Amino acid sequence: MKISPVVNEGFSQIPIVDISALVSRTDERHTVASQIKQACCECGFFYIVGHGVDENLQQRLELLSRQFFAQDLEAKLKIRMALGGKAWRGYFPVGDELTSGKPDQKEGIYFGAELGEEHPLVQDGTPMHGSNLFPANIPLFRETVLEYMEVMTELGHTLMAGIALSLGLEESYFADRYTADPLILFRIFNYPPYSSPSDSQDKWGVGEHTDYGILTILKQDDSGGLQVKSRSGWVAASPIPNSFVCNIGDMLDRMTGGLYRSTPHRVQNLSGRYRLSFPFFFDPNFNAEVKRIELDGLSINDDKKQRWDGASVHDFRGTYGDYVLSKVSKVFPELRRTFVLTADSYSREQAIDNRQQG
Ligand SMILES: O=C(O)CCC(=O)C(=O)O
Ligand SMILES: [Fe+2]
Repeated sequence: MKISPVVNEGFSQIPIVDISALVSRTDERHTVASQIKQACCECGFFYIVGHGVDENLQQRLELLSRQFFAQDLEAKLKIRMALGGKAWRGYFPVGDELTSGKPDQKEGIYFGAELGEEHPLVQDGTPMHGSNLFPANIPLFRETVLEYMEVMTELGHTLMAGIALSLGLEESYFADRYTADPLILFRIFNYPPYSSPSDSQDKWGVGEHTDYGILTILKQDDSGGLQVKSRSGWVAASPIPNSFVCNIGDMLDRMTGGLYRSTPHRVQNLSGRYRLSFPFFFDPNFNAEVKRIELDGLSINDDKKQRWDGASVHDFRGTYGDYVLSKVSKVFPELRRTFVLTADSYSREQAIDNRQQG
């Protein structure tokens, strides 16, 4: 299929795609794929409805999360990230996570695919792989998070089939190369309200950034606050009941030579209440080398100069693991010692950084 690059004049709203035909695998999924293509080219973000994820499961997850964050700090620190080690799991308090060097106004818990000691990647000591930390005092928290991750992983595979179709590729294109055994990361964030409107000046729940992997599927509560960068300004990704917000990460931007853009976004919670969000990251296998897809008529459309980090997603060499570790060490500087500053990954991190700055 011939793909012509789209000149991005800026978007003023985020499209909504009903993916029910993709979920049920009927012929109409080709129409869904073309809607996905348009959304990915013009915006890099889209809402999905008709996804079939059980609303009761989502409500349970939200309720248990509120229960967790309502506890005092001491109780939450029982599952602090320092106890998760290399697997990069557990709770972090407000101010511990940085975006572009500045502390974010949020607390949260990091999860990932639940892998036992016997898993080969855990045995190899691969960072970001291992078992989760769950609060022992909140019944059904563990079961609910694990069930949610399983359902969302399935949804990730479904969406990747749609994204492959949207690029004129066979439906299994990504699964065959990158996501048969995806790197799954899942986070629950709690954004506190500001103490006064003036307190919000230049303070972000999450500062401007792009996501690192292939696809993010975000559940948000009804507070609002997520903003997406368009050429014409920041566009609110306001909550739509029973939808998820999907966005393209750096690796799909890289694979498509910039046709599908990993769009910068940020969060500021001005609702006056606590805001919960649940980003689910469906990413390439840690050891996969992410390559350009040969799409007819496509030249690299690099946005290095306008990007939040001034880096090009097209330049680096290495595996997805190399890429993600180089980013993570900036988000959680104190974790560098735990898993990034091992001799060989550190030198790879430097190599990536040097290339991105060069
Ligand atoms: O909380 C949100 O709405 C977005 C979070 C986000 O952008 C991220 O975790 O990458
Ligand atoms: Fe993000």
